[in-house]
Amino acid sequence: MILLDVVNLKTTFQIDAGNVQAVRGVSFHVDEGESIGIVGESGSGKSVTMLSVTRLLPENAKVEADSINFNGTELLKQDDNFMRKIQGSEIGMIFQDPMTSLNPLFTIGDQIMEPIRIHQKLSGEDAKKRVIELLKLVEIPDPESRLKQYPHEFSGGMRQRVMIAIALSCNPKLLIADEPTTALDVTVQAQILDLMDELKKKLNMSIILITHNLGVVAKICNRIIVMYGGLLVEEGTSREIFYEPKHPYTWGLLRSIPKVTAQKSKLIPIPGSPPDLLSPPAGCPFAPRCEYAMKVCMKYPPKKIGLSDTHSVACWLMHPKSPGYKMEGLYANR
Ligand SMILES: Nc1ncnc2c1ncn2[C@@H]1O[C@H](COP(=O)(O)OP(=O)(O)OP(=O)(O)O)[C@@H](O)[C@H]1O
Repeated sequence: MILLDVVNLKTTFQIDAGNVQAVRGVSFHVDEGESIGIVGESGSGKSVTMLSVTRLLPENAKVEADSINFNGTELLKQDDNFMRKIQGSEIGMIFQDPMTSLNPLFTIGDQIMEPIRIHQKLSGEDAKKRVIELLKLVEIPDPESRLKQYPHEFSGGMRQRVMIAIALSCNPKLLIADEPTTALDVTVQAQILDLMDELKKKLNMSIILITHNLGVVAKICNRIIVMYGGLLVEEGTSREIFYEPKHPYTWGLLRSIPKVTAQKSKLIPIPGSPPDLLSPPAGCPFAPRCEYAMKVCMKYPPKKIGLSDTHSVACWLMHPKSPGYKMEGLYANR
Protein backbone atom coordinates (compact mmCIF):
# COMPACT_ATOMS: atom_id res chain seq x y z
CA MET A 1 0.00 0.00 0.00
CA ILE A 2 1.31 3.43 -0.96
CA LEU A 3 1.43 5.86 1.97
CA LEU A 4 2.83 8.95 0.21
CA ASP A 5 2.62 9.57 -3.51
CA VAL A 6 4.18 12.72 -4.93
CA VAL A 7 3.65 13.47 -8.63
CA ASN A 8 5.52 16.16 -10.56
CA LEU A 9 6.43 18.43 -7.66
CA LYS A 10 7.82 21.84 -8.61
CA THR A 11 8.91 24.35 -5.96
CA THR A 12 10.28 27.81 -6.67
CA PHE A 13 11.39 30.61 -4.36
CA GLN A 14 10.87 34.19 -5.40
CA ILE A 15 13.87 36.28 -4.44
CA ASP A 16 15.10 39.71 -5.62
CA ALA A 17 17.39 38.15 -8.21
CA GLY A 18 14.58 36.04 -9.76
CA ASN A 19 13.03 32.59 -9.22
CA VAL A 20 15.10 29.86 -7.60
CA GLN A 21 13.87 26.61 -9.18
CA ALA A 22 14.66 24.42 -6.19
CA VAL A 23 12.58 21.37 -7.17
CA ARG A 24 11.88 20.86 -10.88
CA GLY A 25 9.35 18.08 -11.41
CA VAL A 26 10.03 15.34 -8.88
CA SER A 27 7.85 12.21 -8.52
CA PHE A 28 8.25 9.43 -5.97
CA HIS A 29 6.29 7.29 -3.57
CA VAL A 30 6.76 5.68 -0.17
CA ASP A 31 5.00 2.45 0.77
CA GLU A 32 3.60 1.71 4.20
CA GLY A 33 6.32 0.42 6.53
CA GLU A 34 9.05 1.24 3.98
CA SER A 35 12.08 3.44 4.51
CA ILE A 36 13.51 5.44 1.65
CA GLY A 37 16.60 7.61 1.50
CA ILE A 38 16.77 10.90 -0.39
CA VAL A 39 20.41 11.55 -1.16
CA GLY A 40 22.34 14.35 -2.84
CA GLU A 41 24.79 17.16 -2.20
CA SER A 42 23.84 20.34 -0.41
CA GLY A 43 21.39 22.38 -2.49
CA SER A 44 20.09 19.47 -4.57
CA GLY A 45 16.53 20.03 -3.33
CA LYS A 46 16.14 17.21 -0.78
CA SER A 47 14.88 19.28 2.14
CA VAL A 48 12.72 21.57 -0.01
CA THR A 49 11.04 18.47 -1.50
CA MET A 50 9.91 17.26 1.92
CA LEU A 51 9.11 20.74 3.26
CA SER A 52 6.88 21.19 0.19
CA VAL A 53 5.02 18.00 1.09
CA THR A 54 4.49 19.07 4.70
CA ARG A 55 3.88 22.72 3.72
CA LEU A 56 6.58 24.11 5.99
CA LEU A 57 8.14 26.57 3.56
CA PRO A 58 8.47 30.36 3.89
CA GLU A 59 6.05 32.76 2.19
CA ASN A 60 8.25 33.32 -0.86
CA ALA A 61 7.86 29.66 -1.89
CA LYS A 62 5.47 28.51 -4.59
CA VAL A 63 4.61 24.82 -4.65
CA GLU A 64 2.95 23.13 -7.63
CA ALA A 65 2.30 19.44 -8.20
CA ASP A 66 -0.06 17.14 -10.05
CA SER A 67 -0.72 15.33 -6.78
CA ILE A 68 0.60 14.97 -3.22
CA ASN A 69 -1.42 12.12 -1.76
CA PHE A 70 -0.81 11.10 1.84
CA ASN A 71 -2.65 8.11 3.29
CA GLY A 72 -5.46 8.48 0.77
CA THR A 73 -5.88 12.26 1.21
CA GLU A 74 -4.96 14.75 -1.51
CA LEU A 75 -2.90 17.28 0.46
CA LEU A 76 -3.05 19.90 -2.31
CA LYS A 77 -6.77 20.32 -1.55
CA GLN A 78 -6.30 20.74 2.20
CA ASP A 79 -6.11 24.04 4.08
CA ASP A 80 -3.34 25.12 6.44
CA ASN A 81 -5.34 23.99 9.49
CA PHE A 82 -5.47 20.43 8.21
CA MET A 83 -1.75 20.55 7.45
CA ARG A 84 -0.97 21.77 10.98
CA LYS A 85 -2.95 18.83 12.35
CA ILE A 86 -1.00 16.22 10.44
CA GLN A 87 2.40 17.85 11.08
CA GLY A 88 3.49 16.28 14.32
CA SER A 89 0.67 13.76 14.45
CA GLU A 90 0.53 11.63 11.31
CA ILE A 91 3.85 12.94 10.05
CA GLY A 92 6.70 13.24 12.58
CA MET A 93 9.85 15.16 11.75
CA ILE A 94 13.39 15.32 13.08
CA PHE A 95 16.12 17.68 11.94
CA GLN A 96 19.89 17.94 12.05
CA ASP A 97 20.52 19.98 15.16
CA PRO A 98 18.51 18.87 18.20
CA MET A 99 19.84 21.77 20.28
CA THR A 100 18.14 24.41 18.14
CA SER A 101 14.90 22.41 17.99
CA LEU A 102 14.68 22.01 21.77
CA ASN A 103 13.80 24.95 24.00
CA PRO A 104 16.59 25.40 26.60
CA LEU A 105 14.13 26.86 29.14
CA PHE A 106 11.79 23.87 29.41
CA THR A 107 12.43 20.39 30.75
CA ILE A 108 12.64 17.46 28.38
CA GLY A 109 9.44 16.05 29.92
CA ASP A 110 7.47 19.25 29.23
CA GLN A 111 8.68 19.35 25.66
CA ILE A 112 7.69 15.76 24.92
CA MET A 113 4.37 16.33 26.68
CA GLU A 114 3.38 19.32 24.55
CA PRO A 115 2.43 17.48 21.32
CA ILE A 116 0.78 14.74 23.40
CA ARG A 117 -1.45 17.37 25.06
CA ILE A 118 -2.27 19.08 21.77
CA HIS A 119 -2.80 16.10 19.49
CA GLN A 120 -3.81 13.27 21.84
CA LYS A 121 -5.60 15.41 24.42
CA LEU A 122 -3.89 13.51 27.26
CA SER A 123 -3.13 15.36 30.50
CA GLY A 124 -1.77 14.82 34.01
CA GLU A 125 -0.66 11.30 34.93
CA ASP A 126 -1.63 9.81 31.55
CA ALA A 127 0.56 12.29 29.69
CA LYS A 128 3.45 11.63 32.10
CA LYS A 129 3.07 7.87 31.62
CA ARG A 130 3.21 8.37 27.86
CA VAL A 131 6.38 10.50 28.18
CA ILE A 132 8.07 7.75 30.21
CA GLU A 133 6.95 5.15 27.70
CA LEU A 134 8.43 7.23 24.87
CA LEU A 135 11.74 7.81 26.66
CA LYS A 136 11.97 4.04 27.19
CA LEU A 137 11.15 3.47 23.52
CA VAL A 138 14.12 5.62 22.46
CA GLU A 139 16.27 3.84 25.06
CA ILE A 140 17.00 6.74 27.39
CA PRO A 141 17.98 5.16 30.70
CA ASP A 142 16.29 6.20 33.95
CA PRO A 143 13.42 8.06 32.23
CA GLU A 144 11.59 9.03 35.48
CA SER A 145 14.41 11.34 36.56
CA ARG A 146 15.62 12.30 33.05
CA LEU A 147 12.28 13.89 32.17
CA LYS A 148 12.88 16.56 34.83
CA GLN A 149 16.16 17.63 33.23
CA TYR A 150 16.89 20.40 30.70
CA PRO A 151 18.35 19.98 27.17
CA HIS A 152 21.87 21.13 28.23
CA GLU A 153 22.03 18.18 30.63
CA PHE A 154 21.81 15.75 27.69
CA SER A 155 24.57 14.74 25.25
CA GLY A 156 24.10 15.34 21.49
CA GLY A 157 23.03 11.73 20.88
CA MET A 158 20.61 11.77 23.84
CA ARG A 159 19.10 15.04 22.60
CA GLN A 160 18.51 13.46 19.20
CA ARG A 161 16.80 10.54 20.99
CA VAL A 162 14.55 13.10 22.70
CA MET A 163 13.71 14.63 19.31
CA ILE A 164 12.83 11.16 18.02
CA ALA A 165 10.60 10.64 21.09
CA ILE A 166 8.82 13.94 20.32
CA ALA A 167 8.40 12.96 16.67
CA LEU A 168 6.98 9.57 17.68
CA SER A 169 4.75 10.90 20.44
CA CYS A 170 1.58 10.80 18.33
CA ASN A 171 2.30 7.49 16.57
CA PRO A 172 3.04 8.97 13.13
CA LYS A 173 2.61 6.87 10.02
CA LEU A 174 5.59 8.64 8.46
CA LEU A 175 8.81 9.86 10.05
CA ILE A 176 10.84 12.39 8.06
CA ALA A 177 14.42 12.62 9.29
CA ASP A 178 16.47 15.42 7.70
CA GLU A 179 20.20 14.81 8.27
CA PRO A 180 19.42 13.39 11.73
CA THR A 181 22.96 12.21 12.43
CA THR A 182 25.11 14.82 10.66
CA ALA A 183 25.88 16.77 13.84
CA LEU A 184 26.85 13.64 15.77
CA ASP A 185 30.11 11.76 15.97
CA VAL A 186 30.46 8.48 14.11
CA THR A 187 29.73 6.06 16.98
CA VAL A 188 26.66 7.99 18.12
CA GLN A 189 25.52 8.25 14.48
CA ALA A 190 25.52 4.47 14.23
CA GLN A 191 23.55 4.14 17.49
CA ILE A 192 20.86 6.59 16.31
CA LEU A 193 20.55 4.79 12.97
CA ASP A 194 20.25 1.44 14.77
CA LEU A 195 17.53 2.94 16.95
CA MET A 196 15.62 4.27 13.93
CA ASP A 197 15.88 0.89 12.24
CA GLU A 198 14.51 -0.89 15.35
CA LEU A 199 11.69 1.64 15.75
CA LYS A 200 10.71 1.27 12.12
CA LYS A 201 10.25 -2.47 12.63
CA LYS A 202 8.58 -2.14 16.03
CA LEU A 203 6.11 0.58 15.03
CA ASN A 204 5.68 -0.38 11.37
CA MET A 205 6.04 3.24 10.26
CA SER A 206 7.55 4.58 7.06
CA ILE A 207 10.73 6.63 7.14
CA ILE A 208 12.13 9.20 4.73
CA LEU A 209 15.76 9.77 5.55
CA ILE A 210 17.34 12.84 3.94
CA THR A 211 21.12 12.88 3.85
CA HIS A 212 24.14 13.90 1.80
CA ASN A 213 25.87 10.67 2.85
CA LEU A 214 24.98 7.47 1.01
CA GLY A 215 26.72 5.51 3.76
CA VAL A 216 24.02 6.58 6.21
CA VAL A 217 21.08 5.31 4.14
CA ALA A 218 22.71 1.92 3.56
CA LYS A 219 21.86 0.96 7.10
CA ILE A 220 18.12 1.43 7.15
CA CYS A 221 16.69 2.21 3.70
CA ASN A 222 15.04 -0.25 1.32
CA ARG A 223 15.06 2.23 -1.55
CA ILE A 224 17.14 5.25 -2.46
CA ILE A 225 16.32 8.38 -4.47
CA VAL A 226 19.27 10.39 -5.76
CA MET A 227 18.65 14.11 -6.37
CA TYR A 228 20.74 16.64 -8.24
CA GLY A 229 19.95 20.22 -9.29
CA GLY A 230 16.30 19.93 -8.22
CA LEU A 231 15.78 16.72 -10.22
CA LEU A 232 15.54 13.06 -9.40
CA VAL A 233 18.46 11.56 -11.33
CA GLU A 234 18.39 7.93 -10.17
CA GLU A 235 16.09 5.76 -8.10
CA GLY A 236 16.39 2.15 -7.07
CA THR A 237 16.50 -0.39 -4.29
CA SER A 238 19.51 0.02 -2.00
CA ARG A 239 21.01 -3.03 -3.74
CA GLU A 240 20.57 -1.46 -7.17
CA ILE A 241 22.05 1.87 -6.09
CA PHE A 242 25.03 0.32 -4.31
CA TYR A 243 25.80 -2.55 -6.70
CA GLU A 244 24.46 -1.39 -10.08
CA PRO A 245 24.52 2.42 -10.00
CA LYS A 246 24.05 3.91 -13.46
CA HIS A 247 24.27 7.68 -13.07
CA PRO A 248 27.76 9.22 -13.02
CA TYR A 249 26.56 11.47 -10.18
CA THR A 250 25.62 8.40 -8.11
CA TRP A 251 29.13 7.03 -8.75
CA GLY A 252 30.54 10.29 -7.42
CA LEU A 253 28.40 10.06 -4.29
CA LEU A 254 29.44 6.45 -3.74
CA ARG A 255 33.10 7.36 -4.05
CA SER A 256 32.66 10.14 -1.55
CA ILE A 257 31.16 8.04 1.27
CA PRO A 258 33.17 9.06 4.32
CA LYS A 259 35.46 6.39 5.70
CA VAL A 260 34.31 4.79 8.95
CA THR A 261 37.55 5.92 10.53
CA ALA A 262 36.77 9.60 9.91
CA GLN A 263 36.03 11.63 13.02
CA LYS A 264 33.22 13.62 11.37
CA SER A 265 31.30 12.50 8.33
CA LYS A 266 32.16 15.11 5.70
CA LEU A 267 31.51 14.68 2.02
CA ILE A 268 34.65 14.56 -0.12
CA PRO A 269 33.29 16.80 -2.86
CA ILE A 270 32.81 15.77 -6.46
CA PRO A 271 34.88 18.26 -8.55
CA GLY A 272 32.95 21.30 -9.78
CA SER A 273 29.92 22.99 -8.33
CA PRO A 274 26.16 22.47 -8.51
CA PRO A 275 24.06 24.40 -11.06
CA ASP A 276 22.69 27.87 -10.45
CA LEU A 277 19.01 27.20 -9.82
CA LEU A 278 18.10 30.79 -10.76
CA SER A 279 18.79 29.74 -14.35
CA PRO A 280 19.25 25.98 -14.48
CA PRO A 281 21.05 24.60 -17.55
CA ALA A 282 18.96 23.47 -20.54
CA GLY A 283 20.45 19.97 -20.57
CA CYS A 284 21.40 17.56 -17.80
CA PRO A 285 22.31 19.65 -14.74
CA PHE A 286 25.24 17.34 -13.98
CA ALA A 287 26.72 17.52 -17.50
CA PRO A 288 29.24 20.33 -16.76
CA ARG A 289 30.76 18.16 -13.98
CA CYS A 290 30.38 14.80 -15.71
CA GLU A 291 33.49 13.21 -17.21
CA TYR A 292 31.30 11.17 -19.58
CA ALA A 293 29.18 14.07 -20.86
CA MET A 294 28.30 14.08 -24.57
CA LYS A 295 27.07 16.98 -26.71
CA VAL A 296 23.44 15.95 -26.21
CA CYS A 297 23.84 16.12 -22.42
CA MET A 298 24.54 19.86 -22.58
CA LYS A 299 21.55 20.59 -24.83
CA TYR A 300 18.60 18.41 -23.80
CA PRO A 301 17.42 17.13 -20.43
CA PRO A 302 17.65 13.32 -20.27
CA LYS A 303 14.36 11.42 -19.90
CA LYS A 304 13.81 8.87 -17.16
CA ILE A 305 14.74 5.38 -18.37
CA GLY A 306 13.36 2.34 -16.55
CA LEU A 307 15.93 -0.40 -15.96
CA SER A 308 13.81 -2.66 -13.75
CA ASP A 309 10.50 -2.36 -11.87
CA THR A 310 12.34 -0.50 -9.16
CA HIS A 311 15.38 1.04 -10.88
CA SER A 312 15.33 4.11 -13.12
CA VAL A 313 17.86 6.69 -14.22
CA ALA A 314 17.80 10.00 -16.09
CA CYS A 315 21.05 9.91 -18.06
CA TRP A 316 21.77 10.07 -21.79
CA LEU A 317 24.46 7.41 -21.39
CA MET A 318 21.69 4.87 -20.77
CA HIS A 319 19.81 5.81 -23.95
CA PRO A 320 19.65 2.84 -26.39
CA LYS A 321 21.44 4.95 -29.03
CA SER A 322 24.19 6.10 -26.69
CA PRO A 323 27.66 4.90 -27.68
CA GLY A 324 28.04 3.80 -24.05
CA TYR A 325 31.18 4.36 -22.08
CA LYS A 326 34.23 2.50 -21.08
CA MET A 327 34.88 2.57 -17.42
CA GLU A 328 37.36 0.78 -15.33
CA GLY A 329 37.11 -0.14 -11.71
CA LEU A 330 34.24 -0.60 -9.33
CA TYR A 331 31.31 0.52 -11.46
CA ALA A 332 32.46 -0.86 -14.83
CA ASN A 333 29.37 -3.00 -15.28
CA ARG A 334 28.01 -1.85 -18.59
N1 LIG B 1 13.86 30.27 1.50
C1 LIG B 1 14.56 30.11 0.39
N2 LIG B 1 14.72 31.14 -0.49
C2 LIG B 1 15.42 30.98 -1.63
N3 LIG B 1 16.03 29.81 -1.99
C3 LIG B 1 15.93 28.77 -1.15
C4 LIG B 1 15.20 28.85 0.09
N4 LIG B 1 15.27 27.65 0.72
C5 LIG B 1 16.00 26.85 -0.11
N5 LIG B 1 16.40 27.52 -1.20
C6 LIG B 1 17.21 26.99 -2.32
O1 LIG B 1 16.64 25.79 -2.77
C7 LIG B 1 17.64 24.90 -3.21
C8 LIG B 1 17.43 23.54 -2.60
O2 LIG B 1 17.65 23.63 -1.18
P1 LIG B 1 17.53 22.38 -0.20
O3 LIG B 1 17.65 22.90 1.20
O4 LIG B 1 16.35 21.56 -0.54
O5 LIG B 1 18.80 21.54 -0.55
P2 LIG B 1 19.29 20.24 0.17
O6 LIG B 1 19.57 19.27 -0.92
O7 LIG B 1 18.34 19.80 1.22
O8 LIG B 1 20.63 20.73 0.81
P3 LIG B 1 21.01 20.98 2.35
O9 LIG B 1 21.42 19.66 2.85
O10 LIG B 1 22.11 21.97 2.29
O11 LIG B 1 19.77 21.53 3.01
C9 LIG B 1 18.98 25.53 -2.86
O12 LIG B 1 19.51 26.12 -4.02
C10 LIG B 1 18.61 26.59 -1.85
O13 LIG B 1 19.48 27.67 -1.92
